[in-house]
Amino acid sequence: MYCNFQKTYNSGKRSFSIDIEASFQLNAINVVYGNSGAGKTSLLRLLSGLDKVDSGLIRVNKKDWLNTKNKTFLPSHQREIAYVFQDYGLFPNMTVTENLEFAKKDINQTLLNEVVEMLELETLLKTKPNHLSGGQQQRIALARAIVQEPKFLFLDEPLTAIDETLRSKLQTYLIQLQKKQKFTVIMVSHNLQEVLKVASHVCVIHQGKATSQGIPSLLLKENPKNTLKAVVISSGTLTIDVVVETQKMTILKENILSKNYTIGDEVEIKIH
Ligand SMILES: Nc1ncnc2c1ncn2[C@@H]1O[C@H](COP(=O)(O)OP(=O)(O)OP(=O)(O)O)[C@@H](O)[C@H]1O
Repeated sequence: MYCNFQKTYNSGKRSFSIDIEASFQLNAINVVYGNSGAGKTSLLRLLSGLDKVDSGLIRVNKKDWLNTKNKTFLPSHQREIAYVFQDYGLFPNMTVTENLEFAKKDINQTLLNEVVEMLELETLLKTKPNHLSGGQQQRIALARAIVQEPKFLFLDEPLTAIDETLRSKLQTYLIQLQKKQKFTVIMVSHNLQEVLKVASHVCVIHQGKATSQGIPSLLLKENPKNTLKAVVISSGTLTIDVVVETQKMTILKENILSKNYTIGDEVEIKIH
C-alpha cells in the first residue's frame, strides 16, 4: 500500500497539516508510531476514507483507493476495512452479542466463538456497552472488527485500556490471527514495547509527516534515546529479549544488583 497525500485540518484559529508519503506492507502488521498529536489518528482516518484529503494518492495492489488527479475516491466500505476507533463506537442500545452479530451477515460462528474466548468476553455477552468498563468495551470493539473478516484492520490504540497481562495475550493473539487470516493491519500505537512485539513494519509520524519507516529495529537505531520500562522480578542478571518477527534482539544485559535495585523496583532501560 502506497500513499502520498496532503490535508489541512482547520478549527477556528488552529490548523494542522498532514503531508505524508508512506508505504505499508500488505498481509502484515504495520504500526504507526508517534507522540500525542503527531497525526496518527488523522492518518488512519484519511487512509480509510473517513476524512477526505486535499490532494494526493492512495494505491493498494495497483488499484487506486484515492487519486485526486482523476477524482477517484473509493468510499470506506469498498476499501474492505474494519476500524477500531479510539472511542470504540459500539451501539449502546444493543447487547454485546447483538453488537458482534450485527457486524456481519452470515457471521463465521467458529471465528466468533474463538474471538469471544480469546478476548474473554463470555461473561459480558448479555450486557449493554454502557454497563461495561473502558477495557471491556475496547475488547468488544476489537472482537467486532475481527469477526467482520476484513481485508484491512485499522486499529487506533486498540489495547490501551486493557490491563497488562491481558494486553500481552491479545498482542500474541493478534499476531497469530493475522498470520492465519492474512489481513493487513495498520495499528496506531505510542507504546514502544507494543511496536517491538507486534510490528513487522513501522511508520514513525512527527508533526504530520512520516519521518522514518522500516523494520522496528531500525526505529530503535534511529531513536537511541528511547527507553523501555521493566520491573525487577528476580535478582541476578537482567536480560530482555524482544522478538521482532524472525529476529531476536537482546536489548541489554546488565547486573542490576550492582546498581542497588531491589525486587519490585521499576527500572528504565536505554536501548543501544
Ligand atoms: N477535524 C479536525 N479539525 C481540526 N483539527 C484537527 C482535526 N482532526 C485532528 N486535528 C488536529 O490534528 C492534530 C493531530 O491529531 P491526531 O488525533 O491525528 O493525533 P494523534 O497522533 O492520533 O494523537 P493521540 O495519540 O493523542 O491520539 C491535533 O493537533 C488535532 O487537534
